[in-house]
Amino acid sequence: MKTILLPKIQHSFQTEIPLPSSKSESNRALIINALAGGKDNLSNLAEARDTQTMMRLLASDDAVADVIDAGTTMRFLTAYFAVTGQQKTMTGTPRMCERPIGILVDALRALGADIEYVKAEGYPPLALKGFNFSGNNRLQIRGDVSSQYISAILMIAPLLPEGLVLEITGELGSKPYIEMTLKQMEAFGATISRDWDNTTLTVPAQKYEPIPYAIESDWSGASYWFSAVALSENEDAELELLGLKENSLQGDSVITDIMSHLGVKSEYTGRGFKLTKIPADAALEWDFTNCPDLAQTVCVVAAAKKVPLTLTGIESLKVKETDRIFALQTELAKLGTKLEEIETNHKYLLTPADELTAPTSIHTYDDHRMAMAFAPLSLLIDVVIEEPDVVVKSYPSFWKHFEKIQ
Ligand SMILES: O=C(O)C1=C[C@@H](OP(=O)(O)O)[C@@H](O)[C@H](O)C1
Ligand SMILES: C=C(OP(=O)(O)O)C(=O)O
Repeated sequence: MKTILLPKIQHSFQTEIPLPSSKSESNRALIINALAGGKDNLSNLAEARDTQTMMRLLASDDAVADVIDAGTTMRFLTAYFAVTGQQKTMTGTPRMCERPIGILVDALRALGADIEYVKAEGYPPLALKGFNFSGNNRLQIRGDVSSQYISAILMIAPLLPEGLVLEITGELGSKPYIEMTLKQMEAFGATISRDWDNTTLTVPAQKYEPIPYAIESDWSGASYWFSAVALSENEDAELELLGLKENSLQGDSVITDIMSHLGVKSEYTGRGFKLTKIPADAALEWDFTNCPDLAQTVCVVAAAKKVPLTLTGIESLKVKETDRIFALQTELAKLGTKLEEIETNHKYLLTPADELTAPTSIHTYDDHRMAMAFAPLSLLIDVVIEEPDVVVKSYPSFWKHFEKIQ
């Protein structure tokens, strides 16, 4: 097993982090640009493996599309290949084949896609066999498992002969990712009407325009640098995160608000955000429904700073790269921290230990965010991270950037 030892960082840091681009924005831009018939119009595309995989599969004539472990790539490409009538087998890692996709398949079938499950009903691999428009221009879709199904359907909706009226039913999670999809569609010339009171989105049949489009830096990746400042024992620790926009398409920009309670002040500098230290609150309660990818970052900081944390809206964590709730419970226990479900309505309580015990080593469960969320613990104690290369999924240069604060 490969590991990386992060010895306790003794000194202060004042430096810049050239953040990578957002894989979420990149993967949407790639699909919409392909549907617009655009060529080399996109700039600052993510180095993330999820995005590199999307680019490779969009350019490939192979009958098998292996997305590895990229959720957006699986969901967005399934809709794209289905509606453009391409016959493909969609597959991925064993974990990808455990992540549900039935809601998206049902929606695509209702529009006219011929899709078969190769193994288990409701899960990849999928065999896409062609598309014959059903005449349907209204669909209902559940919003409580993954917003990626909704984004996938929305992006292909302008191509449907009669457009689409999409009604989202049940609880809606990760809503900012749906707004991101709609705003990127609009950037490429699409007109959409939103009726959020009735969770109904109307997309007329129309053509996207191929336009030059630049991707912004990744706020989810930025969160680990907020952690580093929060956990530094030096009051003058300072980081400038380059490339972040003040008005971002990414819901994870809410990390500025969350971390203002956990000891980090952030100010826009015109070229990114400068982070400095401030006192943390005594306790924190946060609903992660709109920002599930931040939960691991925030749990580790709360545990290390001994801030009791109440979490809601983390149910979707169970169907991501790993069962992130189990992974967090197991690894936080190594620090003496408890993470327990306290009510049947999915409320969790994180209770930090009085003294932070040094973990033997942090298991990362094939999950990039486990590695990156636990790395900043090395501001306080020695940490060993198992399989550190998992970070390539979203942030291949993470360890190179981490050296800047070591
Ligand atoms: O649309 C996107 O780019 C994403 C949506 C979220 O997934 P869910 O909608 O499944 O919560 C998020 O966790 C994922 O990292 C990226
Ligand atoms: C959940 C994630 O990605 P995906 O669902 O696209 O695999 C993530 O990057 O944290």
